[in-house]
Amino acid sequence: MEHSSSSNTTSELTTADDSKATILLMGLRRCGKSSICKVVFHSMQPLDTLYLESTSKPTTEHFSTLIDLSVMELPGQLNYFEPNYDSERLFQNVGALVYVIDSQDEYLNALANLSMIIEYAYKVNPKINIEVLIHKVDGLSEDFKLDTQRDIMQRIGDELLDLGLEGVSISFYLTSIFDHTIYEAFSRIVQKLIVELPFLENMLDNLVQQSNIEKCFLFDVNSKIYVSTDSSPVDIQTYEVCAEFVDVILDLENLYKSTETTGFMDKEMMGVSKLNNGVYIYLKQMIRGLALVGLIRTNTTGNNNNNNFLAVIDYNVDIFKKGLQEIWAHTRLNKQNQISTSSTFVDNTNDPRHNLITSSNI
Ligand SMILES: Nc1nc2c(ncn2[C@@H]2O[C@H](COP(=O)(O)OP(=O)(O)OP(=O)(O)O)[C@@H](O)[C@H]2O)c(=O)[nH]1
Repeated sequence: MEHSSSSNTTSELTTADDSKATILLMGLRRCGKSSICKVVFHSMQPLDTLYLESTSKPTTEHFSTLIDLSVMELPGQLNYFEPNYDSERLFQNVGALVYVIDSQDEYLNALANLSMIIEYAYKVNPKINIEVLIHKVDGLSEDFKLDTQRDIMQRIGDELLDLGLEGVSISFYLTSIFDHTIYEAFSRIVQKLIVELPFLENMLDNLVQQSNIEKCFLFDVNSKIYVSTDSSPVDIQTYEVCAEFVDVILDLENLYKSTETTGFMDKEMMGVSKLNNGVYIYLKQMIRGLALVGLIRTNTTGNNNNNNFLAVIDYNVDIFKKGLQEIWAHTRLNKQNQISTSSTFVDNTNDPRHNLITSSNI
């Protein structure tokens, strides 16, 4: 994921780049917005966020992964409903509104603020995804976490009912920067903005079935956000193992990088390792800063068989990569032509998925 940051003035705030999917990050002061940005998108160590200064101006991070994305952080102390903010334009152009609630603090004010924002945002943009992060849950016991979530959901639900807003879809996530929950939440938020997600998921399902892969993720290697996974349920421990493997391979890559190369994009990154429980973990670099990571359970013994199953997986993963390249090419074309992406891939007679081979073929 390539990224850059900028600090917006009031006028820039209202002229956000329409060509990018925008995520608005909002919440009261000190709820943890900047920490989330720094940890997820700049790999800052969670403990270092203790010393972050309060943000006084809106700031935007630009990210390029399978889609171009902007994350705009709005400081808690600003009132966006003042006449000098064009809040209508602001909410009209965003894909997702992420509202952060500090669960370790008294949150009634935050809920009142959130209801006011939802009422306004939903009016100007009924398609907006409302995502609520019940944040800093590392300080709460397991029971108290669930009680807090229940209480917040109940209060927001009642508030929206009073406002006559019954159709709003809101998702809630329990998050902390001290574990993988914040990455998991952002993965799900970003995935909702990827129009091609059903195609990706379908391709991953095909790959998993044909190659005896137990679970696989398409990771953005820099942020550890997964932009897609196969349709089997995600278990957070599996995610953690795969995300950590990305770090291990990146570290090895940096360690042995030749001095002439300028970054990991220069040659294809890949790695396979056998875990203690006998499961293989496999990683291969894809396009645009993405890497495919999969867990493979195999009952084969002996080197020869191992080589066979890896050969099948390599072959199928290369075909998956070609499919990904096609999706990316179509996405760019569609952007240029302003055509709806949804109908583009349906009638693809040259679909590389048809060439996948099954493990039993070898
Ligand atoms: N325990 C815990 N503390 C967190 C977490 N996330 C952020 N914090 C702490 O919360 C404090 C405030 O974080 P910031 O990121 O500065 O909050 P902000 O919302 O950007 O604040 P403003 O810029 O004032 O709007 C910092 O001391 C962080 O270390 C978390 O998940 N758990």
